[in-house]
Amino acid sequence: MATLSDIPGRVMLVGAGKMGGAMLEGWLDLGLEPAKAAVIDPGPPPEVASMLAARGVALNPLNGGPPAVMVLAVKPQVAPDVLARVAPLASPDTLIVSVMAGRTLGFLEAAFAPGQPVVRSIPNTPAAIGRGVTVAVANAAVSEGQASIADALLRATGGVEWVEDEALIDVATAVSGSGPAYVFLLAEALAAAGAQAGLPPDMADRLARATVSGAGELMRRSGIDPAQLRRNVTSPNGTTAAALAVLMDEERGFGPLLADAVVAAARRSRELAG
Ligand SMILES: NC(=O)C1=CN([C@@H]2O[C@H](COP(=O)(O)OP(=O)(O)OC[C@H]3O[C@@H](n4cnc5c(N)ncnc54)[C@H](O)[C@@H]3O)[C@@H](O)[C@H]2O)C=CC1
Ligand SMILES: O=C(O)[C@@H]1CCC=N1
Repeated sequence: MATLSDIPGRVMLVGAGKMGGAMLEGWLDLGLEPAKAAVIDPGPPPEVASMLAARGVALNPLNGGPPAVMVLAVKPQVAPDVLARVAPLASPDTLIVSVMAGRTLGFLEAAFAPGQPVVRSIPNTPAAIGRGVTVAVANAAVSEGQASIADALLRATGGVEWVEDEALIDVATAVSGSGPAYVFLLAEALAAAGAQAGLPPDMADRLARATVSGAGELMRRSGIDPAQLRRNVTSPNGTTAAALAVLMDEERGFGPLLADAVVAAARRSRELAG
């Protein structure tokens, strides 16, 4: 298994926003030498720009030769324009790792040299605290060593799952890529419901935040199945059972609602393919 110090050259990050910035911070924390990192971004967020300056990572360097790895973390909508600009910076051996939603291996391959090794992946924002999860697929040109390097880079921000069927990436995008937003919405909606039912709004916010984060941490640390953790809260004919009768309604509950949400997000991922 490769480590970041096995990377035979520079890692060039194209797009150092929320996702790219979090990944870069993970790599540096795990020992990637700042001199082996470079960022291409015409306007990184101020906190990322300060981090680059503090850590000594080159921003928009004019030279340095082709990188060993180029990580693409710009918005999928600007990808055609950005790839036309950065593709000439890669050599045919440069490993391309995309985290862009929707953009397919075929789209990425068409922007680079024939036979270019390309990995398409989908991380999520808990990457910022090293607790992300990424799902990735490699094209046929990716060697075992390069897959291992891509794995090390993606694993710097949390877990990694590799798939062989690229279609699964659209579904994973809808589950884990976008998923944190669903959980944050749950916290928002729970707080709003608490305030509506009479709690002071600031207390409702605190309770909802503590409940969602505490439940997530309990699930992680205990390793217990979420259905069992749910049963552990639910006394027969008690308060939770009364709420779950609403939330587990077969037509209007969380189940069908989330199924619709995942279908909508996966469809959007396929549309973003270009
Ligand atoms: N935010 C999320 O939860 C997730 C995002 N992604 C993917 O990550 C990618 C980036 O998303 P975010 O980080 O959220 O967006 P963002 O807007 O925070 O970051 C995008 C960055 O690209 C830079 N940029 C714009 N034009 C550029 C150019 N010509 N050359 C180089 N850099 C350029 C921007 O200045 C910005 O810093 C997207 O493709 C998205 O689909 C994937 C999984 C989760
Ligand atoms: O909303 C989006 O398109 C990106 C991809 C997954 C999470 N955020």
